Amino acid sequence: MPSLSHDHLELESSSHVPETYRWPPSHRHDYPTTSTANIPVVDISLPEAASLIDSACRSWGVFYVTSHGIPSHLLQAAETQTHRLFSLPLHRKLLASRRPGSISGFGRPPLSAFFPKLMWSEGFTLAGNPLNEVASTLWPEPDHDHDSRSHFCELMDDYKKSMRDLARKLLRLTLASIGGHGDGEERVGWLGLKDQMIEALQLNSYPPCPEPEKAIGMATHTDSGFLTILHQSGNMEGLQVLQPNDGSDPIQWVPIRPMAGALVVHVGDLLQILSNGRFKSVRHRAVVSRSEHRVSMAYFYGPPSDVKVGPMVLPGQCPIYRPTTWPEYLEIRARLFDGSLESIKISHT
Ligand SMILES: C=C1C[C@]23C[C@@]1(O)CC[C@H]2[C@@]12CCC[C@@](C)(C(=O)O1)[C@H]2[C@@H]3C(=O)O
Ligand SMILES: O=C(O)CCC(=O)C(=O)O
Ligand SMILES: [Fe+2]
Repeated sequence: MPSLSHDHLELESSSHVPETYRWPPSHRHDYPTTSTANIPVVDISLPEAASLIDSACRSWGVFYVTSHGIPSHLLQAAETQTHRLFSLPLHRKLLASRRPGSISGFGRPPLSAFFPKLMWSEGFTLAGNPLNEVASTLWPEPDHDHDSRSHFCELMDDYKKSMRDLARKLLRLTLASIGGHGDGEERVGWLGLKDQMIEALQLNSYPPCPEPEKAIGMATHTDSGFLTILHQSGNMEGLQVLQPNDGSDPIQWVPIRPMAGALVVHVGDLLQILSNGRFKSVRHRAVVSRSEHRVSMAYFYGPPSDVKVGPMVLPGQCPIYRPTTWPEYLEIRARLFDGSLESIKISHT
C-alpha cells in the first residue's frame, strides 16, 4: 500500500497509479508521437549562430544547443546532487515545502493548479538566493553531514553561474534578429542590468511508474520567461514538444531525446512578446517510464522584475502585445494559464 503524507505520495514505492494520479485519455501519452521530426541543433560557436537561432525560434520554439561551453563534469555533478536531493526521505523534503507566497521550495509547481490530476513527479524550485536556506532545512546540523550541505550549495551555485552566462549569450544572439539593426544592448537597456536579470532553477524528479501510460510527469505548458535551458539525465526519454501546427493537422508530440553534449533550449512566453510573435513559445510536457528514474534541471531566465517587456518593433510596425513585467505576467498566468498571451494582445481593429 503506498503511503500518503500531506497529499504527497511515496511515488517510488507505489505498485499502482492511484485515481488522483490517473489522467484522462485526452492528456495521456498514448497519443501519437513521431520520431522523424528534425529538431534544430545550433552550434553557437558558428558565425551563423544568430540566424540558426532565429530560424529555430520561429519554426519550433525549441532547439538543441551545442558548443555551449558548460563542462560535462559540471552537468554530471549537478545531476548527481539532484538525485541525492530527491533520494532524501519524503518527510525531510517536506520540511523544505514551498511556503505560501514564495517561489522557492519543494512541492507542486504553479501549473499543477490548472489540472484536475496530480503529476507523477517531485520538484524543487530554487529562485533568488534561498539555496542555503533550503539546504540547511534538508541537511540540518549537527545531526547531518555539513559537507553534504556545502557540497550541494557549491555545485548548484556553479551550475547557476554557468547557466546564467549561457542564457545571456543565447539571449544576445536571439536579440540580434528581432526588431531591426544594432546590438541588443543598444535597443533594450535592461540587458545592461546584468545582475538584476531574474533566474530560477527547477529540479524535477520522475520516478518509475507502474502504469506510465496512465500518468503524466509534467503536464502540457509553455514556460513563461525568455528562455529555459534544460539538462535531462542520461539516455532517458521524457520530454516531448507539441509540433507547431496551424490547427488543420492532427496533434503530434515529438520526443526531445537527450543528445550527448547538447542542452535543450525552450522559447518562453516573454520572448514571444518581445519578438512581437516572431518567435513562438513551445508547448511541452514530460512523460514517465516504467523502469527508469529520470531527473531534469530547468534553468529559467527572464528580465529584471520591474522591467516592462514589450514588443521590439521597427518604426511603422504595430506591437501586438501590451508590455508586462515578469511578475505581472506570472499573476496573469496564475489566473488564465493557457489564455495568458491572448489576454495581453492589443486589438488593432
Ligand atoms: C520563475 C518561474 C518559472 C516557473 C514559475 C516560477 O516562478 C518558478 C517555477 C517555474 C515553473 C517550473 C515548472 C513549469 C512552470 C510552468 C511552473 O508551473 O513552475 C514553470 C514556471 C513558468 O515558466 O512560468
Ligand atoms: O523534465 C522535463 O523534461 C521538462 C521540465 C519542464 O518543462 C519544466 O521544468 O518547465
Ligand atoms: Fe517547462
